Amino acid sequence: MTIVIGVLALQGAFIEHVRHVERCIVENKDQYNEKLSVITVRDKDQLAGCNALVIPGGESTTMSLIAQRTGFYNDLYNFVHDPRKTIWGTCAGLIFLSQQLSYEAKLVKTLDLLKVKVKRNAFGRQAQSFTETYDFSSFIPNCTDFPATFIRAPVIEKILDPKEVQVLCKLEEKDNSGQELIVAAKQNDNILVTSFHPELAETDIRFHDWFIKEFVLKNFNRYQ
Ligand SMILES: NC(=O)CC[C@H](N)C(=O)O
Repeated sequence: MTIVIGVLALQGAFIEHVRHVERCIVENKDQYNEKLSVITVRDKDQLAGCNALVIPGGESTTMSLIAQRTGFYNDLYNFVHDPRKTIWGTCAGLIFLSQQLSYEAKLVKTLDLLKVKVKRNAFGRQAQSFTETYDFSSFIPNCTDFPATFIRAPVIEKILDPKEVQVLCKLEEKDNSGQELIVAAKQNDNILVTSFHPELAETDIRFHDWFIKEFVLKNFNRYQ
């Protein structure tokens, strides 16, 4: 039995996720009890073979539009709402998964899964993109120095259901109106979202390795 991790490849930075998962499989396979593989996903047949799905960064408006126009939206919707599946959304992926957007909500038909309110482009335009080293050791063991890249990144402004959604990381600063800037969260034990891009951390696969161990493998075994 091989556990298949799909990376949604309609648009955006999907190759980087595929490469990071591939590296995890090659470098850490002795630490995984199950056999893993990674594929790109563009249609419902490819999706049907997946245990997990990574929705990459890119442009959430475009991603949603392509999904609707190709007739793929409903399959994606059903997949992400199935608790046996493991989901990770980065940046535009986070937006696409969320239940509420704080403005321009009509521009993105989301998958209505993640019980949060999200603000798109919370740090400003492309020119305000940045990479900063953060301490994620409160949820990834020993990961005190991970380079997190934010590109026209969203933030979670509000958790709509605190019973299901747990904050993993919020920035020390607040925005102009005193709102907290939540940049990583999980919903139940099978859905992870980050507003930054761990797949752009060149050769650093710690975040992906943690996702595989904590989310993909545990969720798979939960339903065995
Ligand atoms: N890097 C990204 O994924 C940017 C997300 C983009 N600002 C959006 O709204 O979809």
